[in-house]
Amino acid sequence: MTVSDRVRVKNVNVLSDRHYRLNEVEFEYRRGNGEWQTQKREVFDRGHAATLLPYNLANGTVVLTRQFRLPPYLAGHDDFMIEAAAGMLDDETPENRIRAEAEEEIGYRLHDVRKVFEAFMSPGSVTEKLHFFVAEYEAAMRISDGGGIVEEGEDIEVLELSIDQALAMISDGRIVDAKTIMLLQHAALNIFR
Ligand SMILES: Nc1nc2c(ncn2[C@@H]2O[C@H](COP(=O)(O)OP(=O)(O)O[C@H]3O[C@H](CO)[C@@H](O)[C@H](O)[C@@H]3O)[C@@H](O)[C@H]2O)c(=O)[nH]1
Ligand SMILES: [Mg+2]
Repeated sequence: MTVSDRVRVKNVNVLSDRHYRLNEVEFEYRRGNGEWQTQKREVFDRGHAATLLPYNLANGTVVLTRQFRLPPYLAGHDDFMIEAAAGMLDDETPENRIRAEAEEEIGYRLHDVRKVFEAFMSPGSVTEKLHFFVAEYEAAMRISDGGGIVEEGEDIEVLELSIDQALAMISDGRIVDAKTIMLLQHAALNIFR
């Protein structure tokens, strides 16, 4: 059996198609007991993305970003977001995209980048799959201040923190971004042991 034996998409209604796309999808789903049921879901399609945690084992440090994010602000988060560097794939491979984002957002030209896992970040409503990377960095790999692309409204601060500081910021609520928490916990379990 594949899941497609249990799902029949009947209709896709485009609710919004500006920068990204919001679809209302009507489908039939065959329940565990064999009965077919009609359902509707709104699905936000903004493509896929990649994210990266640069780490320096000798110094015990990682590099993160700090930037304004409108959705958390509207949801009551009265602070900038501290996040791992990340970007939408925009038809690039995940590895090429994350290398480019590392240069644009944090100013590092990295050598080896390692894929550690992939994850759907909000599977009830968003199609996006995120590709997670880690990479060793050192000061000599810094080629610019980073900061992102001004024309796109990006205004990104670069933070170099000790892994212990970063982990403490998850506990005290200063880091509330899922991809960043996942990468820091991965690093604590597998890199800084
Ligand atoms: N005009 C316009 N521009 C937008 C809109 N949404 C995003 N953009 C622009 O699109 C660019 C996207 O930047 P990226 O660096 O490629 O992506 P990201 O926003 O960092 O996304 C990453 O982080 C998000 C927050 O954690 C994640 O949701 C996402 O998966 C990804 O990892 C930004 O420059 C932003 O200005 C929009 O609705 N309208
Ligand atoms: Mg970004």
